[in-house]
Amino acid sequence: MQLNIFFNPAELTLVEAPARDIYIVIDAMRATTTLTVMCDAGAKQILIAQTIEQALSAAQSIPGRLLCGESHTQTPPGFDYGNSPALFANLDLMGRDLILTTSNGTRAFFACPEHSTRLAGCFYNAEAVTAYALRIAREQQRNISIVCAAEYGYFALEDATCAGYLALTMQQRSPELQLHDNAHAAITLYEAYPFPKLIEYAQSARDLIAIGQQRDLDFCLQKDGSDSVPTVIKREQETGLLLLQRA
Ligand SMILES: O=C(O)[C@H](CS(=O)(=O)O)OP(=O)(O)O
Repeated sequence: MQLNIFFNPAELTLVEAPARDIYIVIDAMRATTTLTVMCDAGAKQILIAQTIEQALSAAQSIPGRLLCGESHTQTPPGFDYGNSPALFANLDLMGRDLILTTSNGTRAFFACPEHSTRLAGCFYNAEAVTAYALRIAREQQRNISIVCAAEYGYFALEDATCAGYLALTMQQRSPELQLHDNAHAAITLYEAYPFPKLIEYAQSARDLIAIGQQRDLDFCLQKDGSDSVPTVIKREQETGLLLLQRA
């Protein structure tokens, strides 16, 4: 059983990304934390879109779904909610269907092989997502890949350190797990940038502070607060969106 880390979704195009791998997608600030909280808040179905246009068009095709997301951190016109995990944590989404589109995180799911197992990971569900990924990997003799969403194509320190935290957690649970060089590097980064030092160096953290979303930053840096593992179930035929449910 092997663990490999892609620090950027673009790296997936440089190799023949194995369709059988279990992919944990990380966008710690904020998309995969938001997805985790949406599951906690009782959302029935969460659909993710690659672009705002795709999300708007899907919302028109199938009315009744809440439109959520951001463009450069701001809630786009016509959307019901932004991409704030701290806000969603205080909403009752019981039985609701939601559409989420964000600048980096939701796109990263589409970069993974079409029929692969895709899970949302973050600091907030680290224990749960790693336990789940290891269980499937063991039962089905598969490898695990972590995909960092990165930031507009550039390396993102918070995703890489979160990948290191997940890698360390998995290594401690399963000493037989074989770590690629990239996983060792991610663990080293995690250890080199503990909180609150990470906040000083991660551009996304500084951006959240600049837009007055310190509460989202605090939320995204909480470890192991959720048992939810948002999992891609299928691609919706009619809209092309990816449907996620709590595993
Ligand atoms: O909403 C976010 O925090 C970011 C937007 S940006 O990259 O900071 O402009 O989107 P995400 O897809 O969650 O990285």
